[in-house]
This record gives sequence, C-alpha cells and structure tokens, in this order.
Amino acid sequence: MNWSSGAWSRIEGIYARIESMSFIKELMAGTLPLEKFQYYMVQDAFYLDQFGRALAIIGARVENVEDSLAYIRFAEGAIVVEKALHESYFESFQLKDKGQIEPTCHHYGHFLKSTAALDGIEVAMAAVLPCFWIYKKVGDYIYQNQQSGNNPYQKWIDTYAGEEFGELTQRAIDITDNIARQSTEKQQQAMTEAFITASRLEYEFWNSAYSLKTW
Ligand SMILES: Cc1ncc(C[n+]2csc(CCO)c2C)c(N)n1
Repeated sequence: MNWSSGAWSRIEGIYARIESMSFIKELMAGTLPLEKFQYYMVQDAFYLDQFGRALAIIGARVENVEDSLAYIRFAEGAIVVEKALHESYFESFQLKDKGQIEPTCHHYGHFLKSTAALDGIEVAMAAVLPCFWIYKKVGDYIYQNQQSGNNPYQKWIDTYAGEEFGELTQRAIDITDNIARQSTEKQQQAMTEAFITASRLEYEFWNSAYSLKTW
C-alpha cells in the first residue's frame, strides 16, 4: 500500500467532520454570511504567503531536480494563481483593509514554515499535502452536491473542483509517495503525524472563519 493511502485512512474522521462543517455546507448553498467569507479570504491571503514560502523551501531542499521544479511551481501557483482569485474577491466584495493575521492562520502558517525548514524533507512534503488533497476533495464534494446555480462563492468552488487542480494534487501525492518509499518506518510515521496535524489545522482554519476567531 502507498504511504498516502494509509495516511488518508488516518484522517478519514477529520475529513468527514470537514464535509459536515457549517462553513462548508453554507458555502455550498451560497448562504454563508459574507462576513465569514471575508474573514476567510483575509486569513487565506496571509496563509498563501506562508504556504508559498514553505513550498519554495521544499523546492530548494529536495534532491531530485524534477521534484524541485514541481515544488517551485506549486509555490508559484500558491502566490500567483490563487492571488488572482483573492484579488477578484477583494474587489467584488470591496475588501480594502488587509486586516491582521489571526491565531489559527498564524499557527498553521508557522507550522508549515518551520516543518519545511527544519524537519526531514519527507516530513515537510507530508505536512503540505493536506492543503492540496483536502481542498481537492472538498472542491469535488461541493461541486457534486451543489443545488443552486447562483452562488456568490462559485469562483472559489470552481478553482478547486477543476481538472487542472486535480492533476496538481495527484502530482503532489505521487512525489510524496515516492519519497516515502525511500524512507524508514520511523520517518514514515513522522510523515503521517505531520499529515494528521496539517489536516487538523485545515479543519481549524474553516472553523476559525465560521466563529470569526480573533486574538
Ligand atoms: C488554508 C488553505 N489550505 C489550502 C488551500 C489550497 N491551496 C492554496 S495554494 C495551493 C497550491 C497551489 O495552487 C492550494 C492547494 C488554501 N487556499 N487555503
């Protein structure tokens, strides 16, 4: 069995809880209060900055040059492509104030950056994987279960349910599985721990937006 299949089986409970979160249900129905989506967008802009840097660190550290290029491109995607989504929402919702980074985003971003810089490269790859994989699953879930055709959050949904994002996610899974095959049992366990922690933080990220959590 691939490392990723075993790791996903460990977060099935967390993932099921994510699908049933109020934030996700209301995003899907288009009824999520704007204030909560705005909080999410502002925090996500901070997150993407940190996530992009974590991916760039991985790109710099990984030995195989093809893998290095893949992570450098993921970093570019996080900073450039997703920023476009953010900017369009910032514009259409007249969000001018950049706001400040709140506790959950701060925790998650710093977890990713410190893991990318200080832990084994295989652990760093495992830590960033839920960002891709959970978003792909949530994007597909929402896309397949959506009822109304007029959703103010449609652009967000389309970004993650798309085929292109699916390919990106599969590439990240494959590279991580490949490095897991070259890792010891102990290293694989550390990878799984990091994967679980990041998945918990994905849950907390949406939860913090729903409850508008501040310092
Ligand atoms: C909290 C949070 N987690 C994951 C993503 C999704 N995401 C952001 S950048 C990127 C890879 C390159 O495009 C992915 C999958 C997000 N937006 N916010």
